[in-house]
Amino acid sequence: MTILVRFDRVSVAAGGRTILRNLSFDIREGDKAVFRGQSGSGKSTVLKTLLGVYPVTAGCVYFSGKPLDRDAVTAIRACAAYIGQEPVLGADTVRDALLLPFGFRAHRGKMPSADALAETLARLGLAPSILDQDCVRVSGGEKQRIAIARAQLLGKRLYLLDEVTSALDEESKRAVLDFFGDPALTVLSVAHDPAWIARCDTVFELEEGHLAGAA
Ligand SMILES: Nc1ncnc2c1ncn2[C@@H]1O[C@H](COP(=O)(O)OP(=O)(O)OP(=O)(O)O)[C@@H](O)[C@H]1O
Repeated sequence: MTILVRFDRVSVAAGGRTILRNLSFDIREGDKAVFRGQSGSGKSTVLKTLLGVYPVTAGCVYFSGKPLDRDAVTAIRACAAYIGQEPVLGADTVRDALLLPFGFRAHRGKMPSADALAETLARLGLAPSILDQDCVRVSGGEKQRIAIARAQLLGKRLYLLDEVTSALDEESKRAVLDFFGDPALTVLSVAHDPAWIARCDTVFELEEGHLAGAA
């Protein structure tokens, strides 16, 4: 399988401090990788570095074989979805939030059908009635799954996931785990949840910004 993401001896700084140190790993297309480690060990920073949020101060990040310059960051943002712990849905109702990007020029003409909406929600353990709910009333775990549904409708293939199962009951969690079992999706995640970690094929242990182990 093609290497999609490569960190080659990468260091990253923020706020005048080095946060990631000499970090090297490869992610192949279809991989499900998880970063574990204590709070503050740099897990979220790995995901955000790929989105160009933090400057790389040493080493190189590659995406599809190309160094992470401005064009590569644009390419990543086009194909990747970052789902944090409290995604911003950016609309009044869940339906509007799901359909919002399809009003943009880049996605015009790709408006999903009502059936596609219902099917995507169902795959993530969400009832169709959630479409008419106000976004301010949905829970954190529902917001994350709505953001995942939106990414799926947009055809995203690379998912950067920050603790997406931590707020879920068992049934919803199973739906999310099955969703990401799709071999076409590449996943870089941060998680403490044993059920999530058990489904990942690579587990990276971070310790104070460096890689302490991989299994
Ligand atoms: N913009 C920033 N400026 C200064 N320090 C930052 C910045 N962003 C992150 N940090 C620091 O970098 C370290 C790693 O942060 P990061 O959020 O990656 O950790 P984490 O392992 O994901 O933690 P948690 O499990 O608590 O979410 C922390 O000490 C954090 O305070």
